[in-house]
Amino acid sequence: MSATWGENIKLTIFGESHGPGVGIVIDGLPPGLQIDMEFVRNELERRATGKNMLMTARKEPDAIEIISGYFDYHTTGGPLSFVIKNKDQKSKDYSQLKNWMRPGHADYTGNVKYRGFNDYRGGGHFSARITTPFVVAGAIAKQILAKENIYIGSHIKSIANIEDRDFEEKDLNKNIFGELAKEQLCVLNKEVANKMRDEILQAREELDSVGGIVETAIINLPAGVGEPFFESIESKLASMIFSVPAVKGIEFGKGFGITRLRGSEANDEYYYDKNGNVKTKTNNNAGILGGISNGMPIVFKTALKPTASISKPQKSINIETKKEEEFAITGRHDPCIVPRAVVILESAAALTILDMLIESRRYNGFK
Ligand SMILES: Cc1cc2nc3c(=O)[nH]c(=O)nc-3n(C[C@H](O)[C@H](O)[C@H](O)COP(=O)(O)O)c2cc1C
Ligand SMILES: C=C(O[C@@H]1CC(C(=O)O)=C[C@@H](OP(=O)(O)O)[C@H]1O)C(=O)O
Repeated sequence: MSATWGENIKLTIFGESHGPGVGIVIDGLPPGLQIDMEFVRNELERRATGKNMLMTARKEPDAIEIISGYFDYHTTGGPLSFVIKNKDQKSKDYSQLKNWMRPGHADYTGNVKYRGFNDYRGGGHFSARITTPFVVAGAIAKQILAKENIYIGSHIKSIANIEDRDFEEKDLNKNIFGELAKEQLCVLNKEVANKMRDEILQAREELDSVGGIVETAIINLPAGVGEPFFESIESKLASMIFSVPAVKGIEFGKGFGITRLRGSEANDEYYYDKNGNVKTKTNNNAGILGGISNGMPIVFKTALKPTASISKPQKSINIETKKEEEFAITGRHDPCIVPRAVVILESAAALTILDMLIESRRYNGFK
């Protein structure tokens, strides 16, 4: 198992969905950092459960208990650690899932890997519950990045076949990111929000689920960040984003679509803006060339699958009887993961970019 991540900012996450709680240890934060707890709580609220029909009915208060590394409203420089207690587990929902392997979830793979010792209740360590402390860490990373004028924002690009438009240059500023963050269905074209809502509710009504795509942008990252060959911005971001449960794809800039362009269309032509800053006229390469930032926004799309746990009867294997059995999952599940995943993906981006920015400063320090 690998629950530890990072080179400069190091995280260790722990906990299970139906255990006593989840938490994180963050190593490498500078001392003297004042954490804006209201911002942290707002970010947690964007991920929170049990608020309406678009999400799981499990209602978790997500109260943060700081254990170490914070004194007199400042980071001490020691490991910052905290726990978030689980309060609303209903493990009875999982009694039949001990042996019946949910299609699309990690029950079977987890059972094989951990020889049946894994806590399967609520998905155990595979559950999105573990992303709660991760979002707290992301909120702290965002605050450090904001001091450098670096901001991260997202919108829901699609739910099933309902599409929002792509980010355009005019959208890439912190005020729009702030506005988007207030909405559960955060879209640029306001007209699609209701259609997305209907799509999710319809899937729920039909005992099913839907997936979708989130588009994320990182603005004002200076040129020169990234550690080729193996620690390019794309490889580091992709690795972290793929750690988020239910992620099935990531696409930078034009992504797979760039294959349909000619070189003359795909190339992002450079120019000097009126302040003498280097810019590109288009941003098909998502602000990354050779794995290094070029100063343009880093823009990527993340694909999230439809929630695995659905109430529609499905066939799967029972590892005790060794037979195929049909089963309808009861319990409280998200009919769509996408709205709650937005802030998790931003947190993943914030932590990765912060870690890489520190690395880049360290390297330049020896020039
Ligand atoms: C915010 C969020 C909420 C999720 N909610 C559920 C859920 O209610 N039910 C479920 O079966 N899976 C849910 N998932 C997805 C599972 O955690 C995930 O599919 C599972 O751990 C297997 O991992 P994989 O899909 O990446 O292979 C959620 C994921 C995220 C990011
Ligand atoms: C608790 C959270 O979401 C859970 C994520 C999840 C999963 O399989 O990922 C399954 C559900 O768990 P349970 O069956 O225990 O209600 C969700 O409610 C959370 O995100 O905080």
